[in-house]
Amino acid sequence: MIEFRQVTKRYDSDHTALRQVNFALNRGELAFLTGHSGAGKSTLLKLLMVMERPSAGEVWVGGQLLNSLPRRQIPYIRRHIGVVFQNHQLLFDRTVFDNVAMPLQVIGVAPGDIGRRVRAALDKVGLLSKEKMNPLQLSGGEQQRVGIARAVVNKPPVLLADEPTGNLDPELSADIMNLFGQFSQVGVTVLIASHDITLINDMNRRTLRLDQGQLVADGRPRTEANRG
Ligand SMILES: Nc1ncnc2c1ncn2[C@@H]1O[C@H](COP(=O)(O)OP(=O)(O)OP(=O)(O)O)[C@@H](O)[C@H]1O
Repeated sequence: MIEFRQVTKRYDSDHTALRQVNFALNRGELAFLTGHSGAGKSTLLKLLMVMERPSAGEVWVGGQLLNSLPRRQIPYIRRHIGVVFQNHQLLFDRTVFDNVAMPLQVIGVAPGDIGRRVRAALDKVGLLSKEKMNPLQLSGGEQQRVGIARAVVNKPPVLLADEPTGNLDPELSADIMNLFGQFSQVGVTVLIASHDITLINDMNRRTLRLDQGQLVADGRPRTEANRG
């Protein structure tokens, strides 16, 4: 579903953010992306969202090569990729329902279908009863779940998350991770960028570790630790 082949990203002549990165994630696979600050995590996610283009190598999503994708097709690709941010990026002058409905309105889904799809997404994240509330009335963990509902309302085959638990305590972080796990079980490919080593070790899922733009480890952290 996602594949990087020998991907290098240079922002300028003496700044290489990613160096010859290779990995593939299958449909329904869940993986973490970790590494020190500046290691290249955000750059890797931006290449998947076509916010940046690789300097060399190939980035594939759902059988489509993104390198040469014409500009006009970028919105179409982005519909296939749900994104969850650390700070939720919710609009606080709208209800929970309206926040989740936004991606559907943008692509012109019939109003009659919007209600059904928004409620299905809110149901998945356990917030069906809060649709009329303002996000400001919700806890941090609930706000993050609204962000997740908005990311999946379109049923994207790929879900990317950039530090999705950065502001949450360990228990809420575990809840959010379980939610991601449930999406992967129904076939969504999930990639989660995170600094949270404790969480990553606890989850013990496939983890891609970047160090100065190079992919230096790819495996389950506990197994990796065993390998020394
Ligand atoms: N637009 C840009 N122009 C020039 N250099 C950039 C740009 N974006 C990122 N970089 C550089 O590329 C490298 C990788 O940055 P990136 O943001 O991908 O790292 P990161 O692992 O996401 O870090 P953090 O965890 O701090 O967000 C860094 O050295 C950064 O300074």
